[in-house]
Amino acid sequence: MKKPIPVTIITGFLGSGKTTLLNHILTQQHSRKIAVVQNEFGEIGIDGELIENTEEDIFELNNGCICCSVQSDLVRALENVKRLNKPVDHLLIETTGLADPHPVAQTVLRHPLVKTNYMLDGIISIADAKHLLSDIEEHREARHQIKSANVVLLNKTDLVSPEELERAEQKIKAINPIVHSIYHTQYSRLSLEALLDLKIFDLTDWEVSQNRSLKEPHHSEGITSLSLKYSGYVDLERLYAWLSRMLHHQKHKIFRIKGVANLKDRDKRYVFQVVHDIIQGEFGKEWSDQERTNQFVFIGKNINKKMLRDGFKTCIETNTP
Ligand SMILES: Nc1nc2c(ncn2[C@@H]2O[C@H](COP(=O)(O)OP(=O)(O)OP(=O)(O)O)[C@@H](O)[C@H]2O)c(=O)[nH]1
Repeated sequence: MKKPIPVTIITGFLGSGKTTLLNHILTQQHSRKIAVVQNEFGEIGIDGELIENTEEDIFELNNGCICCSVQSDLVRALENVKRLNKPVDHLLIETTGLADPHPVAQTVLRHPLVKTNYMLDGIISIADAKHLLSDIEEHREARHQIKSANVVLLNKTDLVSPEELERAEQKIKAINPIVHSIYHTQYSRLSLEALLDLKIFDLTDWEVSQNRSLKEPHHSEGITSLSLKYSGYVDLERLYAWLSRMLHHQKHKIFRIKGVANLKDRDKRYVFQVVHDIIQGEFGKEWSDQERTNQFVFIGKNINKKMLRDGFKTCIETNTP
C-alpha cells in the first residue's frame, strides 16, 4: 500500500498572506513534488492568476467555502490528486479567508475516501498582525482559524509596532494555548523546515482543544462576494480614485478586494489587492497569448452589488487599443 500523502492546511483571515505563503513555498528550492488545492470564496478564481509559474498541479475550487458548501468538491479534488499519474510528496490546501479549518481537517482525518490516502501534517494559520485584533473581534471565522492552528505565522510585522505585535501574540496564545509555534514573518517568509513535514499533529489534543460541534454555523450571516469580469482595459487613475472614495464610505462593509486588470499598452497583468483600507497594486505575470480581461472579486457584508458594478464599470475603457 502507498504511503499516505502529508497534508498541510493553510488558513487565515481574508488578505492575511495565504497566497503569498503558497508562492513562497512553491518557489523555494526543494525536491518535494507538491500538489495544491486552492479554494476561493468568489465565483472567479483570482488566486490561480497570482500563483507564480511553477510546475505544481493546482486544483481550484471556487464559489464557496470547502468548510461547508463545497466540501464534497474537496473530497473529489483529493481523489483527483491521488489519481495523478505521478508521485505527490505533499499536498497544500489553501482555504478561503472565511473558512473554518476544523471541518476541512475533519474531512482529511475522517472521510472514508480520504483518510487512508492522506495524513494531516499540520494546520498553519496566517494572522495579519495589523488587523488580527479587530478581525477576531468582528469575525468568528478569524477566531476559529487561530484556535484550530498548530502553527501561526504572525505576518505583516512591517506594519506594526513591537507593542502591537506583542498584543497580537498574546491574543493568539489566549485563544489557542496549545499552539505549537508562533513565528513573526514578513510576506509569509519562513524556512520550509518550519512549515512542512512537521509531524506535530496530535489528534487527541487537537480534538479536545477544539471542543465545538461541527454543526455550529461556520460563517457570519450576510457575507457575500461579487465577481466582475469585463473586457477592455482599466484606467488606473480612475480605478484608484474610485476605490479610495468607495472604501472611505464602505470601509465596514468591504473586507477584501482582489483583481487582475488589463492596462493599455502593457504586457503584464496589473494585480490589485485591497485588505481593509490598504490598497496595493503591482505588475504580475505576462498575459502571453491568454485572453486579456479585467477580473475583480469583492467580499464583504451586505455589499451593495449594483453600486460596485456601476462604479467599477466607470473605470473600464471598452474601445480596446
Ligand atoms: N505589508 C505587507 N503586506 C503583505 C505581507 N504579506 C502579504 N502582504 C500583502 O497582503 C495582500 C494579501 O496577501 P495574500 O497573500 O493575497 O492574502 P490571502 O490571505 O491569500 O488573501 P485571501 O485569499 O483573499 O484571503 C497582498 O497585497 C500581499 O502582497 C507583509 O508581510 N507585509
